[in-house]
Amino acid sequence: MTSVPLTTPVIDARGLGRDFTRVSGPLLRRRRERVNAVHDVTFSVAPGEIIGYLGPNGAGKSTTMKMLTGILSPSHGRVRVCGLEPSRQRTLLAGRIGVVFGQRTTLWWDLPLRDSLALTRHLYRVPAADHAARLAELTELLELGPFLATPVRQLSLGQRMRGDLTAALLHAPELLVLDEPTIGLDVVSKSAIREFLLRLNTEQGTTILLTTHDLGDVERLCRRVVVIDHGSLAFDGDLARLRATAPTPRTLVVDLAGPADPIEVAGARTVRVEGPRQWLELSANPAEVIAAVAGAHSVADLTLREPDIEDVVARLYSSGRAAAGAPRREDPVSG
Ligand SMILES: Nc1ncnc2c1ncn2[C@@H]1O[C@H](COP(=O)(O)OP(=O)(O)OP(=O)(O)O)[C@@H](O)[C@H]1O
Repeated sequence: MTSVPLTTPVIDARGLGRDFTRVSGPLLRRRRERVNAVHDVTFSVAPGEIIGYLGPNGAGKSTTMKMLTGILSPSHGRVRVCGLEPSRQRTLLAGRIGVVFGQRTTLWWDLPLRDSLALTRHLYRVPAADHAARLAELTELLELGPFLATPVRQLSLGQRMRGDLTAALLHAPELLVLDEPTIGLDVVSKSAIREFLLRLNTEQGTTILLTTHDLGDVERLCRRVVVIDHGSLAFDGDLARLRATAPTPRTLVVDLAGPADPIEVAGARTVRVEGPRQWLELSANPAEVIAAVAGAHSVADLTLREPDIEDVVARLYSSGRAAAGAPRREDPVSG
């Protein structure tokens, strides 16, 4: 990851907010309710950073992304992306950023990937020579060669994601915005995408903002995370600091030969029992706990579960910071 120079931010959001009106109830007794999807969010992103924009379901991540990319205009506050006002200068902005939504594709379903990528050139008005050079580079980095001639609808999810990333990067954007880039991918594909994004960031200086529910993405890619919950900023700082603020234990799932009393071993606390299956929250080295459990019980199976980002955010809140109502900021907003 590159060091972060103090310079004009790529993203500068100040007091950003978005309200929606939700209509509910039966036809003749419709009620209108105001939903504060994003509330007073302030953060900035310097060139060359990789930022994880995290939060539980319904926290306001997509709404923020839509404001940053110009799909939605803010109800409150202001935002600048690459120095532009996204909702008013959307076309100009499209030439400066790349956007990938993991659950949707921008590729033409019936066309071979190669043709779909060729059409992208016209959308962004990239000169033919630049396009060819960039496509060759991305084809090599993302190993697209074997399926460039395959219609998009026949690609695996991992291949399609590599195609979508290429489409988003052919015009060499300064900022790449990713919404769940590894969702649904197998371990190998996830790893390939993460390594590619790291190279893109370190070698070309591309700034990356990503939302994800996958803690592996965050750990591999993001030094800094911004956490949003119930529409408000809850944390902005180092991932290591988030973990220290809200330490989240790993869980050992133990399948015993049959139902038993809750397991009692040093370094673990049994938090759930369902028939022969028990969940142990670990406070010590997993190897020691596993040895102790296996020594004292007849074990059919064991699984070690890493905390996911929802667990970490839930801890952040249960540690009382949310109750205090004060967003935690470590890094001053630059710019
Ligand atoms: N067009 C809309 N009309 C009304 N309410 C909306 C609209 N879009 C989003 N919301 C509400 O705003 C809140 C934030 O939604 P948003 O999609 O931004 O969350 P999210 O963090 O992206 O969630 P997820 O991780 O599930 O995608 C939710 O309560 C959602 O129901």
